[in-house]
Amino acid sequence: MNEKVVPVYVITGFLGSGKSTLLNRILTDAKAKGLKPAIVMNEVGDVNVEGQLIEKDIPMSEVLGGCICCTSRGDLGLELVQLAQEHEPDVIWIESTGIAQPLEIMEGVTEASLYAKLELRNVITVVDARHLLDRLRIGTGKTLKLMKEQIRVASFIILNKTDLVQEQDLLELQEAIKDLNAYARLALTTNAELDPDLLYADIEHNRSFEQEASEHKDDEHCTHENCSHEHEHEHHDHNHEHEHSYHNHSHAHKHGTLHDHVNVVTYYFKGKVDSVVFEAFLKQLPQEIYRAKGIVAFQDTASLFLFQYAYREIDFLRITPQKSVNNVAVFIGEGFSQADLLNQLEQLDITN
Ligand SMILES: Nc1nc2c(ncn2[C@@H]2O[C@H](COP(=O)(O)OP(=O)(O)OP(=O)(O)O)[C@@H](O)[C@H]2O)c(=O)[nH]1
Repeated sequence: MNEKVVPVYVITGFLGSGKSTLLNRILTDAKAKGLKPAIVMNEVGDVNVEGQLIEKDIPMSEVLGGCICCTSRGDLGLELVQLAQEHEPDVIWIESTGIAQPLEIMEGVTEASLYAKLELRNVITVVDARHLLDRLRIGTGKTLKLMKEQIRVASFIILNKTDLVQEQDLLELQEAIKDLNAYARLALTTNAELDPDLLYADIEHNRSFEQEASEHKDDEHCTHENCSHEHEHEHHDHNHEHEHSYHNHSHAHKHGTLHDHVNVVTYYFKGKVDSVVFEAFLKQLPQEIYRAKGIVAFQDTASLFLFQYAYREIDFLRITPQKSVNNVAVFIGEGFSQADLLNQLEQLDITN
């Protein structure tokens, strides 16, 4: 059995804020340093799009189909213990879904540390500058509440996507963040560009995580005692060949947290798509869909592309996966018509 204590780092932050971008940087850096990392990735959907692109030799656990904080806290503990014992990594990174309540994840890690030598070191919260600014100006809402909670529990805050806001907005954002959490370190970034050593550095924290947790006990986050999630899983034509299948999740939650009415639609492409038509399709997505990502094959090129849609920004990245991947798209949002979306996707999907 491994005798060394494995440090655990949690990356949290709202959907599309830049968590995977940060994790990729951390993994590249770890490789250069000869460190052996292991990762836990959590997605609200049943597919881990970015996970398919992680290098094969990095031990990875996936907690899918829900968010760690409510449905699968126990699973998180088990995954951590297993990763630590089987792979003896130097460090474990947990990337949580953008709608996770971070305190619950921290409790999951703490539970796991009873069974394996694990130690929660840092909670790193990635913030989308423009999205937070818009939410602060609106001043209410579940998304803002969750963003604030993610900021409060952090020991390190990365204010990302600074390229999308004005200089004076950055000052306003920094003040708002300091008001919520004066103890955390704060870094301003574009594309989560920062020296990962900063994240590993032990942080002098005036308050312990436990203290933080007890201060927020009254917040609306789910615990095993009061959490009752009704998960409706509607599976349409879902087959294991992933030929042409889709399904959706509706998360219903008693406490009126962000999990209310969060819909996830997953669509497996059966063919290729026209790149121009696909980009136009992304541009006209209803505002109720706040995040989409996936892997697509375009008719006019042999390459595969990772596409990203996060808070109105669209991004395509040519990819060369090391292993076989599914051509799949995941859409996350609230109160949008799943039938309309699926109809549009079917029309785009040209079988050759
Ligand atoms: N303009 C801009 N785009 C960025 C920046 N950082 C990340 N992005 C893009 O934002 C999109 C979402 O980034 P991710 O790293 O996948 O976000 P995430 O937090 O992992 O997303 P979820 O896993 O869905 O919660 C991608 O297209 C990134 O390339 C930034 O600083 N500026």
